[in-house]
Amino acid sequence: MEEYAIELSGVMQNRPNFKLGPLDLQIPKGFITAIVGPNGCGKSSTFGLMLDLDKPDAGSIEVLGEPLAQGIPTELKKRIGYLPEQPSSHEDGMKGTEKAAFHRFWYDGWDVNRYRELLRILEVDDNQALGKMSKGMRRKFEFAVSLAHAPELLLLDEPSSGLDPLAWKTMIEILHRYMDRGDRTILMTSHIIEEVKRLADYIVFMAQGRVLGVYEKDELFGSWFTLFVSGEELNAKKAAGMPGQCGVEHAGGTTYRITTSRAAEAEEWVAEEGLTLVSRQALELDEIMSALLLQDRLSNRLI
Ligand SMILES: Nc1ncnc2c1ncn2[C@@H]1O[C@H](COP(=O)(O)OP(=O)(O)OP(=O)(O)O)[C@@H](O)[C@H]1O
Repeated sequence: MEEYAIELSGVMQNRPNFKLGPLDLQIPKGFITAIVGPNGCGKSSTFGLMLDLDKPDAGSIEVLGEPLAQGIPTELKKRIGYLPEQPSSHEDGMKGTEKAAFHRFWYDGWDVNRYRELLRILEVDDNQALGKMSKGMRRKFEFAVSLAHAPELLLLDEPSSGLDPLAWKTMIEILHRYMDRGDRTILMTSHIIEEVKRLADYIVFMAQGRVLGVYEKDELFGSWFTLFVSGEELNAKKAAGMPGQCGVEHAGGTTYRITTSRAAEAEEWVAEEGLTLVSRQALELDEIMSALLLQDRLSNRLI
């Protein structure tokens, strides 16, 4: 069994106002990976390339071990579920039952019991025109449809967009259960910190069409900290020497607030330098993203 569900090598796409890539990215099989990044950084465009909805200008893409160079084979499509960020408006006049019938015909793995169960749990009535459903109702319906053929790979673009908190919780439970078997993969995009924390095993940070880094979630949250450090000898210059340092602020008296991406080494450094660790605060995902963006801008300026 191949190790990665998706592999991008040197993938580039040039649009008049946007340059995507080069992207070198491997999405591990059997896990949930979340792509996070500011609006317009290229998350949905990357999904489009992975699904062959759009072609790259350079590079190669493999999905579930199959190259997409000659387009996406039908058999491969059947192994994938996709929830786009926006529903297709040309389906607005279609009833939910009609869309489900189409999927049942097309996807060999379509499981009508599973589909009905998903609708029941999500409290969706599929006997209405898709364009008449409320935004959240439509989202829940499309979500159920993307899952009902039990795909090996599920691509979810902003899955919780428009969902109320209760529906959001239900969606998280469904996705956790879907992953229970261990051989399925989810790649999702998200702006919701809590969603990424609850769901993702791996986090991909993207900015301006590039990947800033791929991190294992627990490792990420275990290594980014703000440390409050004090010492008679401590000054801004010395504080800047902390391993993984990415921000120093004077916090009054002899105390400095230092942010680090390598907390374990940083704490060793504090002890070796004879300083006192007053307190430590884990960084939130958005704070880590801001620090990575700042580092990226600084390193680009230096090139
Ligand atoms: N069909 C298209 N033709 C030309 N440019 C496009 C097209 N789709 C997207 N873009 C541009 O590509 C860039 C990346 O857009 P994309 O939708 O991939 O970002 P995103 O990270 O998914 O954003 P968001 O978080 O807002 O959903 C943007 O500058 C956007 O304007």
